[in-house]
Amino acid sequence: MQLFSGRRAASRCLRHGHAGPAVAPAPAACRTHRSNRHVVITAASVTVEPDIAPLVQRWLQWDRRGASREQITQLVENGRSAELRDLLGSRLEFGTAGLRGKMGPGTARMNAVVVQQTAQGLCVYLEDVAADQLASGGIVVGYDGRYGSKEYAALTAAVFASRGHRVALFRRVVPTPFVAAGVAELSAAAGVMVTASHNPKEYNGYKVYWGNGCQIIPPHDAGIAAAIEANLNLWNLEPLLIGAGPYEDGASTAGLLACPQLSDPWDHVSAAYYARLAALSFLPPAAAASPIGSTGGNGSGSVSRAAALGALGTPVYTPLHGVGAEPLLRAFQTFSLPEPYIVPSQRSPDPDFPTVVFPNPEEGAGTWAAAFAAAGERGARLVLANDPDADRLAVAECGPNGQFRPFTGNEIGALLAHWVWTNFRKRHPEVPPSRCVMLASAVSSKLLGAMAEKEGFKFVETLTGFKWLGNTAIKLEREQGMTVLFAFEEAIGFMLGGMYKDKDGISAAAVFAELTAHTYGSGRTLDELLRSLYDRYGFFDYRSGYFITDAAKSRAVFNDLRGGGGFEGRTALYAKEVAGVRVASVRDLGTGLDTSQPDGRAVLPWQSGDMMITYGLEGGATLTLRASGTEPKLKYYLEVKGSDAAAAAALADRLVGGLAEELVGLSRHGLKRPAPQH
Ligand SMILES: O=P([O-])(O)O[C@H]1O[C@H](COP(=O)(O)O)[C@@H](O)[C@H](O)[C@H]1O
Ligand SMILES: [Mg+2]
Repeated sequence: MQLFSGRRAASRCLRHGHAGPAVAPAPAACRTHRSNRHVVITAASVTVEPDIAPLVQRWLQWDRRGASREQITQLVENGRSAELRDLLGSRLEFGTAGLRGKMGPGTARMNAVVVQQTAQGLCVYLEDVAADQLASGGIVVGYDGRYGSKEYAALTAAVFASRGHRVALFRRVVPTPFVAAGVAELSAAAGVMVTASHNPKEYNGYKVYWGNGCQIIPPHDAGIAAAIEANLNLWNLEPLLIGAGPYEDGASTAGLLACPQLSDPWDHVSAAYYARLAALSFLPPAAAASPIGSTGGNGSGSVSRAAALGALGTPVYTPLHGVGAEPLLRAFQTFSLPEPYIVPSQRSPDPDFPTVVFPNPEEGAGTWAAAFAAAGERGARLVLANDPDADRLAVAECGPNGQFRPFTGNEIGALLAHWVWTNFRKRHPEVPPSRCVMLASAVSSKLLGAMAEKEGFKFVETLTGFKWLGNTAIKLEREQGMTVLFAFEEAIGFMLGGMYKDKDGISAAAVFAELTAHTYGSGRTLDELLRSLYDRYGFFDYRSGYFITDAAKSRAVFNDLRGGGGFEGRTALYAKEVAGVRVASVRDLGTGLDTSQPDGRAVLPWQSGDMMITYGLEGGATLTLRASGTEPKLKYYLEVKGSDAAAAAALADRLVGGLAEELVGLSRHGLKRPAPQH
């Protein structure tokens, strides 16, 4: 077929974006350009499938960028329907952490058009359902150091300013938690953080916060998505963004920055943030007469501040080319902790993440290499890392053999929970334990549940993602008057009660450094403290990992896991055993089935087609398979609870060995194991 021939064709040159009638003779390279103003691409050899043509046409009406238009027109000229369908056949959706995707042209990628459309949808939705709060508090916008982030933030700000709304736009890169803080401190109607967190450099993303300071959950995600679809035509943002429009190359933000509705919330928000943080310091001040007491049943007596800080020494810290360095230094000052040594090669924001394959401290040795080298040279015992938007915290300790041992998110969570609980009890003996609550995601270790049972506080589980943890924490506070002390997820995300309702790698780092100082000051290692927690609360052998996939493959895997029969959720269709271990119960959050519940229905919120299945196995094992909402990964999470560490490890080994081929069908579905990191 011919694409865009005759009267249906756009009146602009598709490749160059200039108006058709005014077009000068086409450059020689523009093979498809025609002098007839109604015919823009007519090469008889161009064949794209019929459903693609209108998508291309629509996209090229929006996109004004030469390079990005060029990519689309090239694909059209070469008849690459499959690639065009991949770029234009769907729209980026709100997942675990807002929009996240590779940058590039098309509605299924992150780019200026998609960002402007998203901001327009968000703006109209807020005008509709939160008009008063929008009028009084406006919106907060922040960005990280990735390619595109600053521009996408400016675009978002311009969309709101163009409708007369107040916009608190940070004028420098900020950690994600500062946007959550900004929404709370300014009583804003919403917040936007432009970041793709720890994803590779080709990605960007868009985290959206509701007026309660948490990332959006249903029904707002669906409401905003519908408002986006209803407001796809790009608003004229001149003169806020000058150039011929924000979505054209070389736009200027001078008009935006001079706009009276615009403010920089940095001073106000950072002052409030560090004031809250100061209240989480538990080591006694230097001048205090009495030292802090033991850390509970496993403690080893009192520790003076001087002894604690002396034992801590100088920790090593890396922000992994992200935004964490300056905020972390101020957090350590707030706690009067020694200034950490910051890995110089990874200190400043760098969108290329040049020294790491993955800017994700969960990804193993490669990501830690520079920090461990620095710590080894300097004799540091504690190494801390944030992910690039500084909402996650990773920790490693130098063992007696001189080797660094990174702790898992569950282990860091257990140590922080213990520290918070012990100190809260001392400070607030008047609050009954039953009025206190800690939260974890459903795929995190159940050690926190065991701690809660023994200590008498409440434990609440949520779906994966801090959007769920934060919103549930708010509900518990507002509706039940509970005191939320701590929330965590295995994906190295931690939220301390008293801060804001999102994970925060900066406050967690300062609190963890104090915890470490106290532990070292009392003559123990973090590893020993952790083992004492297992002795007290029970042993949990936890393993997690992932396979590389894509959306279609993941759907095929889950279809098979459900017995190939779609989403009926009939018990009979699920696996009966894994690696010879009997399946005792199944919970499927894509069908609402939970055979462990008396009524057979899942307690956690579920949605048809969601890709998360949990198997309860004989021998105290729980295995969850889940499609990531932020990366092309199919994740597994396995935990074996048992009093005998060796037996638990043997069962965990056996299940990990069996799950890839037997349960997931790795080879059959064409999924891949991640390359080992060195
Ligand atoms: O990437 P971040 O640091 O924003 O973190 C985001 O993604 C993580 C992984 O999600 P998934 O397993 O769906 O990939 C979530 O656990 C986290 O709550 C969310 O904020
Ligand atoms: Mg992050």
